[in-house]
Order: sequence, then structure tokens, then C-alpha cells
Amino acid sequence: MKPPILPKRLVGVNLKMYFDAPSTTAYITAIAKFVAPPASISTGIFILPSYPCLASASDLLDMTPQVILGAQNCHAEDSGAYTGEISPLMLKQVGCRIVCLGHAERRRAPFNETDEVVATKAEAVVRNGMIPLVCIGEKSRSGIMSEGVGIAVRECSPQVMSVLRAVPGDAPIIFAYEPVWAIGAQEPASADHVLAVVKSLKQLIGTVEERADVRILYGGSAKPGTWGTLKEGVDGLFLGRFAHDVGNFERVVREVEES
Ligand SMILES: O=C[C@H](O)COP(=O)(O)O
Repeated sequence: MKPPILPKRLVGVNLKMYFDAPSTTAYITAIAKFVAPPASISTGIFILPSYPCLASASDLLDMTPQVILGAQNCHAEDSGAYTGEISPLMLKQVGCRIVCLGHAERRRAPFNETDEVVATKAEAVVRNGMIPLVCIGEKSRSGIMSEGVGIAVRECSPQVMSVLRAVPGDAPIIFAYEPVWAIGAQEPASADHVLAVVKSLKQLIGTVEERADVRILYGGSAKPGTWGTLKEGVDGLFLGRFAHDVGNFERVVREVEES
């Protein structure tokens, strides 16, 4: 088996469609500043701006290879008659190294992306030499802990399996476990819930194949303080709103670095 190329731990932020172009530039500039030497950060840091900012973000990060640039989605084909779609080949050409796929906001209406669509896109991302960051998660919450874990594992398993089947065995994959009900909330899902679900998903992946380069991050209202509760079983965090303040993003990175 090839040695893993993914860092042991990853922290990333999805800017979704919250930022305009000037604020994206300011945010990325601030991140590049805090990771630049003399800082020595071993955590993999990634950032997903909106498509129109990717090329300029890539220029801004030219001297900061520690920060991995990623896109929020892509099409499964490299080129063709797909007006308004985004080619994975072009994402690679403008400097992306990660592509987020199957976010809950894409799996639901109006986009209604299925596991099959997400898996096909994951294959396209790998074919173009990038890393798929595949979001998985159950839609509804149960008040009973054991029931909630069972529901989550049942819903996430096909989401995971379809991607494993589509992507060659030596390709790195990042999964972001994001319970849909915890996205856009005030608080993340409980640590007990997340740790139990991620443990089962890691077991599932382990029984299917020996893949060295799989990481499972947690996302869904994660913020400073969340990492301390999850560090024993999760490989990092996928952040949203609570890291749109660059100081909070830096705080989370420091928490991961120091653990
Ligand atoms: O892509 C990121 C996640 O959906 C988390 O977003 P959130 O932290 O704002 O809930």
C-alpha cells in the first residue's frame, strides 16, 4: 500500500455563498498570514471560496502551499455542452486540490444530488488529480442516542459505499460527517453521537478495503471548543459560519495543532 498523502488531521472552511469578492480576498490574505513562517503548522488547512474567486485565491496562496485551495462542487465531465457547469479539469488548472461534493445543500432540493451523482463526481475529481471531500450525514435527529446513531449509520453507509466503489483504492478520500440537522444550528451534534457514528463508519470502511488515505472530519456548527470533544475519534473539522471570522478559524487550527 502507498504511504498516505493526507495529513493526519485537517481543518477546512466552506465560505458557501456568504462572502463577496473583496471579503474573500481579505479572509484568504489573513489565513495566509497566520500559517506563514515562522508558524509551522502540521494540520492540513483547506479553504473553499466561491468559484469566481478561485483563480485570484490561487494567486494569493501562491507562496502559501500549506493552505489547500478547494472548490465547493463540480460537474462530472471535464468538458462539453453543460452551460453554467464547472469542469473539474479547469478547477485543477486554476489550482484547486480538493473538491467538496454531496454537501447537504446540494443533496436537497433544488439540486437533489443522489449518491450515484456524487460518486460519479468523486471519480471525476480523482481522475483530475484532486481529492474528493464528500459530505455525508443523516437528515433527521432522534432524541434517543442509540436510535440516532443507528439512523445515522444506516443513512451514511450507502453514501460512503457508493464513493468507495467509484474511486480507485489508492486514491485519498476525505469524508465530512455532517448531520443535516446540525448544519446552520447554534450548537454542533453531541460528541457522543459524532464519535459513535464516526467509529462505525471507520469500521465499515475497514471491512470493505484497506485504504490508508481516508479521513473523516466532523462538520455542522463546529466552532472553537468543538475539537476538544471530538479529537479522540475524528480526523478534523469542516467549518462553516463560526469560522467566517478569521480569528475563530485560527483558534480552531491552534486547538487542533496543540492537541
Ligand atoms: O460546509 C460546512 C457545513 O455545512 C457547516 O456549516 P455550519 O458550521 O455553518 O453549520
